[in-house]
Amino acid sequence: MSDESKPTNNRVNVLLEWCARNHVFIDPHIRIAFIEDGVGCGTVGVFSTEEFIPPNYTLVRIPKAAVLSVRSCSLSNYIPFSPYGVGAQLTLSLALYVEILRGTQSRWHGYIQSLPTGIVDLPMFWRLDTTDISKDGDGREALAWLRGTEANKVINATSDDSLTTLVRSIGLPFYFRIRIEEEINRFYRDFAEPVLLQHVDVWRCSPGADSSGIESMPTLTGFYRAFSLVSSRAFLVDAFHGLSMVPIADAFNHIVENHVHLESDYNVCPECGSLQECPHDVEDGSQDGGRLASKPKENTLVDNHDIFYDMVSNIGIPPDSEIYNTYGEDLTNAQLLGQYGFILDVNDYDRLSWTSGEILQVLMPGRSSRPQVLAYLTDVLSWFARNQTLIGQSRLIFYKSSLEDCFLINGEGSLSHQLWSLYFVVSLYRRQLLTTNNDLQRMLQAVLNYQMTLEAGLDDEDDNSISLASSIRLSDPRVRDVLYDIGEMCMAVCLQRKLNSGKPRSHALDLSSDLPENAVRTQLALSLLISERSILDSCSSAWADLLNAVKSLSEDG
Ligand SMILES: C[S@@+](CC[C@H](N)C(=O)[O-])C[C@H]1O[C@@H](n2cnc3c(N)ncnc32)[C@H](O)[C@@H]1O
Repeated sequence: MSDESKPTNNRVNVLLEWCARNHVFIDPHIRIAFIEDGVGCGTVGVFSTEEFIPPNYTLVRIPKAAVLSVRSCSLSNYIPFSPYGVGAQLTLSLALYVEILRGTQSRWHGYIQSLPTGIVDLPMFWRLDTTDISKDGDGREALAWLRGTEANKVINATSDDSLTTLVRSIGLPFYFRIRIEEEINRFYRDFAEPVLLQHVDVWRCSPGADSSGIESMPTLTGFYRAFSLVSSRAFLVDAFHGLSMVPIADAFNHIVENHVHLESDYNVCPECGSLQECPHDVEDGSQDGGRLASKPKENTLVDNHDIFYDMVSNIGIPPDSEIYNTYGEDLTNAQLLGQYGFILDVNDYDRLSWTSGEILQVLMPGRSSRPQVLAYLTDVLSWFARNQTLIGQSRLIFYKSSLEDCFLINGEGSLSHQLWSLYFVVSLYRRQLLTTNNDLQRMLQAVLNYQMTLEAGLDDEDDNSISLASSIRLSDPRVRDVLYDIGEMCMAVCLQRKLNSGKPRSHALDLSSDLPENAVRTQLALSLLISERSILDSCSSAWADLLNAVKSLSEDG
């Protein structure tokens, strides 16, 4: 079989032909290629050719008219616009699905033919018998290993508020806290399928038309495929098209340190997509979020952002290498698995998270004291915001600037300052040291200073600093007690997390020793679990070292 006739290469060829017909410009410095994976599936990626590509270089230029969105699809008059979140994913899935059903009649036929042919293997579909039977129960096994992990939280996340507006606009009741696959089923059954059946004329092929690639009737499984493609490939491009399928931009694979990004001006008219003044502009500017002020006046020279979306290099790209985009700035492996179905071998953004409720459940099972603890926590966090430099050198704590609760351990096993602070407040509460705000701040500063001195000592190989620490005259022995509490609480929470993740009673097993062959989902789940456990272990052992130092100092003195 010649290379050209392989079905895999056809996937790329058909896409390139479609691009040429639809005026998608692909710079000759790059090539789209099929990457064999050795097990027959393979994947598409983008590569540089033999020349170096400088930064700020436009590699792909996609006409806005070529993107597939709720606004541009064949059912645009019947699908409501939903700006973001799951609402946008569901509506775009319907837009894509009608084009899939239209087969050769669709403007996007060549593009659609180049997409993966089955449901992209996302964990949200692992619970479905239809996908799991063909994989010998691999999905059920994988989900059992994911119990208690970050990925489990992502997979079981419930409805976001983007759905409130959407379901109201299409006349469905709003249910709180239903899982994504239930939301997909409900949207399909109550909205997507009825709309498709009311507009059969839009997608049924005309007699005598080439029927290749045309589905006869809409099905829930077909809609799952559309949803999985949207989840793993769509881009939020601007206020008019919203979440969209963007040909070629979606051929780039993901990496943390990306080479390219998509450039688009989000601030266009939400009614007609114009970047220039248009009849929908509101003169007083109060209802358009200031868009009018940023729009070019009529007849001024408008840059290409009115017509194209561009993929542009942000760094120099060496010849003959794969060119990567990034799907999000700090995506963890759990998030990548949930939305895109893959994980990175090493991901510096991995982190473990808790809610304050989960932490307090372990440390203070009685609920009555929690409001008081949380009120003191607020005071501690506002002190931290003013004194963050105090933990600049710490290996055990990092400062996480955020307005939201961030009770985290990062990939290096360090605690977010919020998590450390929660342990600190619980210790003070247990020891009945929570009195005035001044006492709280004095104690906070003293405990942190003591911890930083000990950490510096532990970092110093010749141990001089440990003796330096011993020379610190702790005028208040409670400082040492509180630091000891913090370490013990941290280790208890880590242990509890280990016990409650993965299959029951598996916490002491060496999971890396026999990763199952051919069970791809289980392999992914075990890899995630192993890396979570190693984060917990490195956090616990760093605190154990610190507590040993505290103990030996207190024995000495
Ligand atoms: C936007 S598409 C990228 C193009 C895709 N490779 C294709 O064959 O069409 C996203 C999908 O590519 C794959 N992918 C992207 N980056 C990856 C990576 N770093 N490692 C493994 N798979 C990746 C995943 O299957 C993901 O769902």
